[in-house]
Amino acid sequence: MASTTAALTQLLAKHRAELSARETGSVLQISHGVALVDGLPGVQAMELVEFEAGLFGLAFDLDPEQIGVVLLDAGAAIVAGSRVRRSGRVADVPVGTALLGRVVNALGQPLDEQGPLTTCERSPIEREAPAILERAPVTEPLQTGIKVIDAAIPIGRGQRQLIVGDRQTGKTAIALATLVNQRHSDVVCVYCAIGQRGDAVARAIETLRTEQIIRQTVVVVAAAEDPPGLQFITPYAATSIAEYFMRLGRDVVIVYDDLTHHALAYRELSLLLRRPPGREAYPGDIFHIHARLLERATRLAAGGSLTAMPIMEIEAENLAAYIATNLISITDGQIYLSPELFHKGLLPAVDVGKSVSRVGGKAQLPAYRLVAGVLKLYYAQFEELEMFARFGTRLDKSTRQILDRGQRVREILKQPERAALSPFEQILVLLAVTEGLFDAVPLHDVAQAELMLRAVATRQLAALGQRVQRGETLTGDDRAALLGAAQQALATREADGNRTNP
Ligand SMILES: Nc1ncnc2c1ncn2[C@@H]1O[C@H](COP(=O)(O)OP(=O)(O)OP(=O)(O)O)[C@@H](O)[C@H]1O
Repeated sequence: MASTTAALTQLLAKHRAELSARETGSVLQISHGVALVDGLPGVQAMELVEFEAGLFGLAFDLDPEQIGVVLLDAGAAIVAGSRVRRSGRVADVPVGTALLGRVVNALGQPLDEQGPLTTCERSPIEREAPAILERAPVTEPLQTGIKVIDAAIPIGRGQRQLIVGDRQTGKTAIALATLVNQRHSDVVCVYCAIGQRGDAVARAIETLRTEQIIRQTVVVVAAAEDPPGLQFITPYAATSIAEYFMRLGRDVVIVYDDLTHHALAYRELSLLLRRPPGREAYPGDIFHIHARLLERATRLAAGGSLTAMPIMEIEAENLAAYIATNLISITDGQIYLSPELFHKGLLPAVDVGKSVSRVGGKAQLPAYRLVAGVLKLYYAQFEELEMFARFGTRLDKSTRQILDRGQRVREILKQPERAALSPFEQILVLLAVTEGLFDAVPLHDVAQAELMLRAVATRQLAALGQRVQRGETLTGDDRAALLGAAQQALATREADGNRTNP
């Protein structure tokens, strides 16, 4: 007892009471999502400020007379004259492995039913992008499991690949398929939903759960009904969460679904803050806000990478729209989804001609060399000829053959949602179709024949499959083995078909 008292006395003797001064101000004016405040002369840019009811905002515009604060909570309780005080800290977000499997908002508040977060590390939501010397070239592939993307528009780890298309063309489906395909790797996934409808976000989370990828995924959400300030900071916060894993040396992929809503939220804030509007009423720094976000994606020389897949919705296939052209110029390539292909049922509706990957080719597994170049060339040739053939021109034999084979290539490139193929399976079927092994298969039978081919050849050539996966280059003999197995499998199928339908 005596020793406890002595210890407490000692502790009290050391204690020095200190007064800490906190600047407080008051709200001059409040409108949807934005408040004008005075009396916070020392406030920093992007500092969190706290209103009376425990609501938070971000100091955004630092004018000498007044501070423009964007609200991060619905501000019904804030009125003109409400007190506001500085928090002394720049907006930050909890980071750490405890976030895996969780659904949070940009402030790190859990939105799922799994209780509070058990992480104490925090990271500012806005961070400098890695310096040039910290970066390494993109050399490793990020497999999506989607034939047309992995073969013709490959994505590398650390790349920024835009997914762009009209509404309802399957943009989210491609992004989610890419995340789901990381299930058997140790890639960390971050799905960042910005301004989406609640049911669309719930569906995406459900997919991540049922496909069992959620335990290596962090979901960061700002719903359509959230204040524009919260929507604006969400992708930055999600990137900080992703960067934490990258700095640990992990490969990370982040999906921003979508940056159209992000740009709209920023335009709304800027107009409310009376910043001068520019083209399409967007403020002048709209390019910069996306560039500084996407610059944070990279591959680090010390190990670890962050691959960014921003999604952008356009209207009436207008790829030359303002935000779309900005994003196209910032990213390392784009996957363009065409509504016309979508309505024809050619899913995924990737328009190979308008899609490009500027760095992915160097990261693609070497075995794809057997098919990638031929596929693109063949497809371009076929599409051009198909257009002419529509005019009813009489066709010679070789043109007819290109058209027939092209139709089969297109049929092979169809792929149901989340029916991922391994690189070996992709190379096998693409090689078989471009080499004409499917020419004799009726169009309506192509999908069935493909399934059979994959099942048989994967079993027969298991060792070759492992070599593809290890990143080995395939030789002429390997190519012959692939074609031989494919030919045999398709011939057996045809013979079986003839026996059942004499
Ligand atoms: N490869 C596919 N096979 C079959 N259905 C698909 C495929 N890809 C997408 N779909 C379907 O197309 C519909 C639209 O897809 P999705 O929601 O991904 O499009 P989106 O462009 O992200 O839409 P939004 O504009 O609403 O964000 C969904 O019902 C989805 O299931």
